[in-house]
Amino acid sequence: MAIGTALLVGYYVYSARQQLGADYTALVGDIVRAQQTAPQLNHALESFIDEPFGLHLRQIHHTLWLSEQYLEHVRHGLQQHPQLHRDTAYLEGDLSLLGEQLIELEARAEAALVDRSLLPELQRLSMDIEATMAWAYSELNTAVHSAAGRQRLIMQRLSWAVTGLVLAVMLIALTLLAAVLHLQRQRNTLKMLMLTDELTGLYNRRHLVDAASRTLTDAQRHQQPISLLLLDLDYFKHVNDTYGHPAGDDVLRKVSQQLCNISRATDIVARIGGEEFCLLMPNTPVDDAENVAERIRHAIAIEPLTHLDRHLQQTVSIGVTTSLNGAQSFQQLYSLADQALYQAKALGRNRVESVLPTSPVSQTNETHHPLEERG
Ligand SMILES: Nc1nc2c(ncn2[C@@H]2O[C@H](COP(=O)(O)OP(=O)(O)OP(=O)(O)O)[C@@H](O)[C@H]2O)c(=O)[nH]1
Repeated sequence: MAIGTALLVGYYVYSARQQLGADYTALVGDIVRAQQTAPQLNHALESFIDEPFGLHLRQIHHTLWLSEQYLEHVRHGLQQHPQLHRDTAYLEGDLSLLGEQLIELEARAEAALVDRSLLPELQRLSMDIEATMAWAYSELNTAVHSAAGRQRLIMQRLSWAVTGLVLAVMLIALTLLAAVLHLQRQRNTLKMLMLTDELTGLYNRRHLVDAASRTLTDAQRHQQPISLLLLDLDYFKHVNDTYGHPAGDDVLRKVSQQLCNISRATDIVARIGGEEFCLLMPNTPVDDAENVAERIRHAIAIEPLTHLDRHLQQTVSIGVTTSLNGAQSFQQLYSLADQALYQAKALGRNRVESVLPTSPVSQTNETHHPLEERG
């Protein structure tokens, strides 16, 4: 739309460029001054006819000289405005005739000074000149004014077109901005969907792995401890089997909420499998990690869970491990936390167990990917 309007405005400016740039001020001044020479010439001739002396003849000479000068200016001015020149082409003959008549009048006035019988003829010629001047200059005046009127109209249309163009460009800019914002929102939503778990809103395993490698690098750089908690709900299958899948979903959401409430803003809480969760705790020594694990275990165990007015009991087993300085890889830490979780399950569930690296870099023999689903 903007391109179409711009092309239209361009074409309009191109076709109207002669009229747009025209300045008729000088020409109007010349026409007015040329018109004023008619009464001056008439006055000089009347004085000469009353008293045909040299003084009045000189007045005629002077007025004729002025008339010729202004006539010349007017004709030159017309040539400066090609469009106006074409519009007034029909006056070309009258203006040429006027030039010739002015020259003839001069000659006849000279002759009448010697032979007074030529005075009536001089007077007739003077009346002819006056009539030609009145007609030609009044026509020119009208033509110039209508050209100026057309020029104003063009300017008005152009300002409308430019306003339309500016509005169209603004509209396009706003539409583009809205489209970009929409795309940005879609991108963010997509990103969120890719990094979060739909049921609980927690981060998913993909984000956990990415974030863990960054967090471990930081821990190593600053020589800070980092802890990892693996949580697995106890006998969760029983909840599903007894109360149904929606009840199980409800429990998963509530446990997620507990994890978020107890963890710090700098911790990363993720759901990594069906009823498995992970809590990565930067800058946290093993004692603190065990305390947090114990608080989580306790909070879940005492949480009054209900579904359709039926009371549910849910507990969680937690495996804890800690790297003293971020020297271990995430895979190694995950494997140690998994061993601790296995112990917690084996020792009766609803408990916290820890397994720590034996040396700065754990020599674990785990070969499977740490985030493979527990069978
Ligand atoms: N409601 C619900 N259940 C799920 C979801 N994902 C996995 N589960 C269920 O979680 C249960 C996990 O069962 P098991 O792996 O046998 O573990 P468990 O029953 O918790 O036993 P232990 O872990 O040994 O204490 C299965 O019944 C799965 O169907 C989910 O998104 N929603």
